[in-house]
Amino acid sequence: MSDWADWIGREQRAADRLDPALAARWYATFDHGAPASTAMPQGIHFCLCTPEAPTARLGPDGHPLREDDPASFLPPIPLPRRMWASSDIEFRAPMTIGATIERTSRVVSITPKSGSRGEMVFVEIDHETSADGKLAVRERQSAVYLEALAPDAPLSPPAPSPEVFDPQAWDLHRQLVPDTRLLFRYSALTFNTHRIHYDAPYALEQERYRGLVVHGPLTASLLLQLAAERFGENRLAQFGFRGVSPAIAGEALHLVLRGAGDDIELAAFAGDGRQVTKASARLA
Ligand SMILES: CC(C)(COP(=O)(O)OP(=O)(O)OC[C@H]1O[C@@H](n2cnc3c(N)ncnc32)[C@H](O)[C@@H]1OP(=O)(O)O)[C@@H](O)C(=O)NCCC(=O)NCCSC(=O)C[C@](C)(O)C(=O)O
Repeated sequence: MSDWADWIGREQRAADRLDPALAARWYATFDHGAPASTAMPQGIHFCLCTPEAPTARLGPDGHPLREDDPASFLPPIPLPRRMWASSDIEFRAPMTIGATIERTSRVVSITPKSGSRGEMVFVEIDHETSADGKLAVRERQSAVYLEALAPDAPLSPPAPSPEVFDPQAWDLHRQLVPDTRLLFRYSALTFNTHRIHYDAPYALEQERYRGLVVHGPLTASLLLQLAAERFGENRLAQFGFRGVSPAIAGEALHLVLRGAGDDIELAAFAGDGRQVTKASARLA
């Protein structure tokens, strides 16, 4: 596979506004009570500066086409199955409703690896998002591209391992079932056409998931809300998460947190005991 050196350092700029209508849709999506201030909860940045590719320029998975030309921000990695692998986020300032948003994104590394699922390519992207001219969020995101699977490949995630999740080991535990309505709304908030989140036949037949896949930033947003429940809104200075196994729509999702100060651990577990997300945070 190519070393993709031409793509390192490529930049993309985007602009947006933290519109009151977007804020209202975000609160409705998460069944969040009436906001106490105009500062939006942490995680709103995932819903800003969303992809603008015309429908005719979407690839078979619903993401913008990745092409081998100088205008293409992301490299045309020939592995077709994309996932959000991880993010490390620094919160510098809250984002308030009405703010003018600007984002600069830059490709920092492209690394082929092999894992338990065969060949993979990780693409790291740095995003800097400012609100009214002030740096608000810095994020290093890692997307991973995975090999195509045979039509009869086993469905993933596989049959559950023995129960490993113990709610007693955590300071705070909430449970929900992210269903197709929540996934649809989150796809709409993020203008994300990725078919693994809403097109069940595609998710099953083409990507061999046993159901629709919960968005990584949706689970991250739910964990950020758990942290806000514990410590108050906009209290985190740092938050990192890593997807370790896909969470599936319609199945229970346990959100947990323990620790305080510089040492906050968060996680999401599936109803079958599998850990789906590892996360950590630090208070400002
Ligand atoms: C990521 C998968 C494929 C790795 O697969 P694996 O478990 O087979 O990997 P591994 O064998 O554990 O590790 C192999 C190498 O990969 C690295 N690695 C392993 N995991 C990560 C990670 N997360 N972040 C960064 N690096 C990772 C790991 O450190 C190791 O590196 P090394 O060889 O140098 O030691 C697997 O763990 C998995 O399926 N995780 C779940 C991902 C997920 O559910 N994401 C959210 C849903 S997809 C989504 O939201 C989509 C969206 C929003 O539409 C959108 O396109 O942006």
